[in-house]
Amino acid sequence: MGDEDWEAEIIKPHMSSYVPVFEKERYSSGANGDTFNRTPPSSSDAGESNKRENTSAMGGFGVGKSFGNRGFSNNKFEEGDNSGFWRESNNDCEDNRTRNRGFSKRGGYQDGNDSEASGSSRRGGRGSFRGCRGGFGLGSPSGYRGLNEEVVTGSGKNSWKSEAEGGESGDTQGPKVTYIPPPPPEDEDSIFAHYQTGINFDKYDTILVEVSGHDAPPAILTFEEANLCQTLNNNISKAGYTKLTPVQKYSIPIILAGRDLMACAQTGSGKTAAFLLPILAHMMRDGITASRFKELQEPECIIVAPTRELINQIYLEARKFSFGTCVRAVVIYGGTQLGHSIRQIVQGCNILCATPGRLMDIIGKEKIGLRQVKHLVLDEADRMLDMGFGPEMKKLISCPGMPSKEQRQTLMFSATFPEEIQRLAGEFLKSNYLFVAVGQVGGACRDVQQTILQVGQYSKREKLVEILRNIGDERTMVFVETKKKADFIATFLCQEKISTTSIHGDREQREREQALGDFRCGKCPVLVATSVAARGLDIENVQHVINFDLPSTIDEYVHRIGRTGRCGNTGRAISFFDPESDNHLAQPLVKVLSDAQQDVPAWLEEIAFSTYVPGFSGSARGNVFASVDTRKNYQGKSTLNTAGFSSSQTPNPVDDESWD
Ligand SMILES: Nc1ncnc2c1ncn2[C@@H]1O[C@H](COP(=O)(O)OP(=O)(O)OP(=O)(O)O)[C@@H](O)[C@H]1O
Repeated sequence: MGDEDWEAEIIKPHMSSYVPVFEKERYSSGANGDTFNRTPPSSSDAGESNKRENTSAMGGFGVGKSFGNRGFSNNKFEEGDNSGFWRESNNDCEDNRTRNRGFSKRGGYQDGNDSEASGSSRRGGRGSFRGCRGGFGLGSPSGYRGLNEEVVTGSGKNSWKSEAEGGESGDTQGPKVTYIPPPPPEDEDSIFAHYQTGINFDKYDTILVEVSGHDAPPAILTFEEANLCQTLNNNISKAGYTKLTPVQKYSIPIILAGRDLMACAQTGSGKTAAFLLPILAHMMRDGITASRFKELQEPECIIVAPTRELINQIYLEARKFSFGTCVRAVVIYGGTQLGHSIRQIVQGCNILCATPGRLMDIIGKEKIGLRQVKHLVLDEADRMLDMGFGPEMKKLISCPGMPSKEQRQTLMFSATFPEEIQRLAGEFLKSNYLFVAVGQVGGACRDVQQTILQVGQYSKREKLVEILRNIGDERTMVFVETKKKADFIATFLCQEKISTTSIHGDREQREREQALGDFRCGKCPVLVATSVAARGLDIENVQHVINFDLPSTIDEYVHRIGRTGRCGNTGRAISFFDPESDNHLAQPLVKVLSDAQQDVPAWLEEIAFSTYVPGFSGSARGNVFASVDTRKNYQGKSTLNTAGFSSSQTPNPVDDESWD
């Protein structure tokens, strides 16, 4: 559905006059029923709220175009600005905050002096072209805006900014970000809280693993073989880990041996621990001393990830595994008060978990020195190296003080690794890096039962409600392609009395965290999300993923459906395929479904066949899936199952042919 269609839908009078039952606490309908009056904010969040209220002026739900940027908080409407819908793109533009930054004033990276400017309520400046569906839009005279990021050309230079990141390096005119995230619980039970591995956890052992590159150390089969110190072993067992997952079996010894690594393994299969544990083991072996209060901190490890919620999750894992050691992990991310980030850092920092924008801000403010960096981790590495974040990552590795790739260990993890990204990664990694592929690179998790339904745009909402009613209270993530649609669908579901919240890049960070919290605890069993929640998030008991809109790329699809079926648990993914807009995905979908041994609907095969592209080998992103390691002429490649047997001993179920 194009933007126009949604706009038309949204201004329908019947929509505007309805106040969902559980919205009534804080909102009352205006006299004519088309206005939500916000109750006064509590003093604690007044700072955050004021800026919205200043710009909202009645909000006018259902009046003209003013629905556009309204926040949707805890099932309550909050008024954004009145800029209405952006007609020019149907993208999931996660960050309108970046739109109004002073690109005319600055070309290229900003030094962070105005980092606290967030400006979700400062939108406008539509100068930047918003590229369609994440494609490579270079050549646009006015810049490019991809799926989750913004690029505009300022003074002859490209300036890149992550959308998911939130644009903290934004313009000086934006209001200050005052949000200070609540500290995570300190008690041991909360730190080590975990969910159970599922019935298919042991099946991980049958997945084929391919290691390429020279002199790979052998895989380990048990945690004991890793020879970690007692405190780490205690933490591993308190976390409920008794058995290694395949990516851990291979990655841990590689990282312990000091090698660079690019690792690709299915969603939910334990990649986070696969890098955290050996990094912590290195630190402990090196006799790391507690870092103390200092104005300039020099962490030994930097971990970057593309979204705030994901980096926070990684931080919590780092805190868990370093429990009882002198290693101090710190997390910094956009949408929070910069002063808070600085205060966290100056108290001591061995492992810095950061989103790219905030990291560069802090480096610019000389709170972080890079000379001691021994380990650099890019989680969701393909995302970190693509057009959205790639330039910032390049800046990071060329920052003064950052050890050269020969002097540091660089680790990259993801469930997907397109070929061209693998090539880019070479710049970051030593030439003898190892590549670990668990199962099919870019393949979907087999524990997710995938269903593709042909649903036209005008039938989607009805179908969604039907499915959600059948699902009942089971936790479900509903993915849509744009922020405004996320708001719209969340509102619609609330009106249908389905308790729903939403997460996307236009929401204040406080709201994003609240939404995730409400979803995690089951208060709102439905979370409507854009791509900002597609990667990495590990939420217990997500039984269903619904792609209300299919994403623009097959990799994104793989990540989205990977929010369910994690750690050996089973899950279900239902995707609405609209032949009007999704035909380009038919071929890669058929490939992903059949590789994951799922039923492929005949109609989808027909569409795939009729849209057949000669030479196609799997992807809608204009490139091809990597079969494994794109370094074609490597030696020392070995294909093993996770018990360490050669592939010649076990039939290889993976058809590699069409992937090259
Ligand atoms: N060896 C293990 N035993 C038990 N649970 C594990 C083990 N390794 C990881 N887990 C748990 O499995 C879940 C998924 O792990 P994690 O989030 O690291 O997956 P991932 O591979 O990074 O997924 P994604 O590709 O979606 O980012 C987490 O809850 C984690 O604590």
